[in-house]
Amino acid sequence: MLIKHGINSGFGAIYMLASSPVLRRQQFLIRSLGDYSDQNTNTHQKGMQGTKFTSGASLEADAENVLRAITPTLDPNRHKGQAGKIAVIGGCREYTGAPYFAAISALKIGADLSHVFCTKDAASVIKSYSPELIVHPVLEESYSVRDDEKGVISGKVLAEVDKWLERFDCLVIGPGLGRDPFLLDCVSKIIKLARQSNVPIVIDGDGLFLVTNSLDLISGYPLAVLTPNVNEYKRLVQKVLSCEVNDEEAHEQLLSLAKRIGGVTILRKGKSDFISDGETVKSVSIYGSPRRCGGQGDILSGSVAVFLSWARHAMTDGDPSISSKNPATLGCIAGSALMRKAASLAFENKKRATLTTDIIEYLGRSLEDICPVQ
Ligand SMILES: NC(=O)C1=CN([C@@H]2O[C@H](COP(=O)(O)OP(=O)(O)OC[C@H]3O[C@@H](n4cnc5c(N)ncnc54)[C@H](O)[C@@H]3O)[C@@H](O)[C@H]2O)[C@@H](O)CC1
Ligand SMILES: Nc1ncnc2c1ncn2[C@@H]1O[C@H](COP(=O)(O)OP(=O)(O)OP(=O)(O)O)[C@@H](O)[C@H]1O
Ligand SMILES: [Mg+2]
Repeated sequence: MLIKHGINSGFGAIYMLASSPVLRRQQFLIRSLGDYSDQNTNTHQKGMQGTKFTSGASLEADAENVLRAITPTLDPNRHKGQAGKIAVIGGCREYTGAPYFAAISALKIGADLSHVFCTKDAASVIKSYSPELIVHPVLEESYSVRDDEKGVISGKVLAEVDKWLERFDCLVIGPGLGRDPFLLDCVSKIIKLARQSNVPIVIDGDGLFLVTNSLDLISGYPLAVLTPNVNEYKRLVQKVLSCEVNDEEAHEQLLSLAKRIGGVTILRKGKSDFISDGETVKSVSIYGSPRRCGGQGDILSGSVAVFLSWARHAMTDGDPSISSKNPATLGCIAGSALMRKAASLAFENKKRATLTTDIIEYLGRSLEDICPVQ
């Protein structure tokens, strides 16, 4: 009706319409369609052939099919490490829960090895939560380092991480990292090393504080994923786009943000999660829980790291259903859906008492429901 009226009303009206938010939004939706819509061959799981990754006219990703396409089968010929080796860079005096949640979630989903690089204070605490994690007490905060030692210590930290770096399929940088300037300076150097080695990175929590103030660290790196919550997203928008968050044009703004940073993938967390690599925008709204206990974002960052790695492997293995897709986007869609499903199952069971550790216990069942072991 609006469009018809505009067209019949002469050039002036058409011009006004072309600049109207309604038309801009329509044009944007049309541009966004097409992503995954060419997907009609998912050969990974029996019975899934002919399905599409999106529901056609919406931005909602067909997350369950993405999960099925990228999750590897459990093959007796595989050796330890082939299902994923993840490292979390995070954990300091204040925060030991966040790196633990991220690292243990990676294992619960199916990664083979999960490391944590944290400060000395945090290391024994994190080890005591779980014997499954490999914990490296290598990071240092300013309070434990004299000014004249900083150069040497920073070199040692880098050498320790560098020894391991190429073995990892993905790094998660930031859960419980804290904001100590010396520590963040060392982590900046770790990010540069990861980029040189083409290791994917998921940046969350205090890692986002770091990169928001030093965008060059990630700018133009397509293997970087940012997972901001409401506050982290606000800071990112203010810094990069020099404006406030605009929920009226949320998708367009996310798209411009990802584009402006240079092709990184952004997963904006919230009531629905929105994912953009600067080319397309997808949403994940399925499942979810009304509990907002701290730590759910940490589960998500560890999960995205695993799924991103699996998506890259599936592509290397030549899976035609995803060969032209961005593995970072697929990893975000899968991680978001799994986290939300586990949260909803935990909430069904524990209601107001639901905690992050309860949600972690449902990660395995959630994946099994969608993608059963054959
Ligand atoms: N158990 C733990 O060790 C945990 C540690 N965490 C770590 O804590 C550090 C800081 O992360 P934060 O998430 O607190 O940083 P933020 O900058 O997001 O939060 C700062 C403040 O904003 C408030 N806030 C958070 N979400 C909000 C929302 N949706 N609407 C309005 N206000 C909101 C918080 O209550 C907090 O006071 C990070 O290193 C993070 O990884 C968190 O991951 C939570 C769990
Ligand atoms: N209102 C909501 N309804 C449903 N799910 C939500 C809602 N808000 C966030 N989530 C989900 O919770 C997960 C974590 O998002 P959240 O915004 O809590 O991250 P965070 O603040 O970084 O968490 P953390 O406490 O670990 O730092 C995301 O996967 C998101 O989908
Ligand atoms: Mg967080």
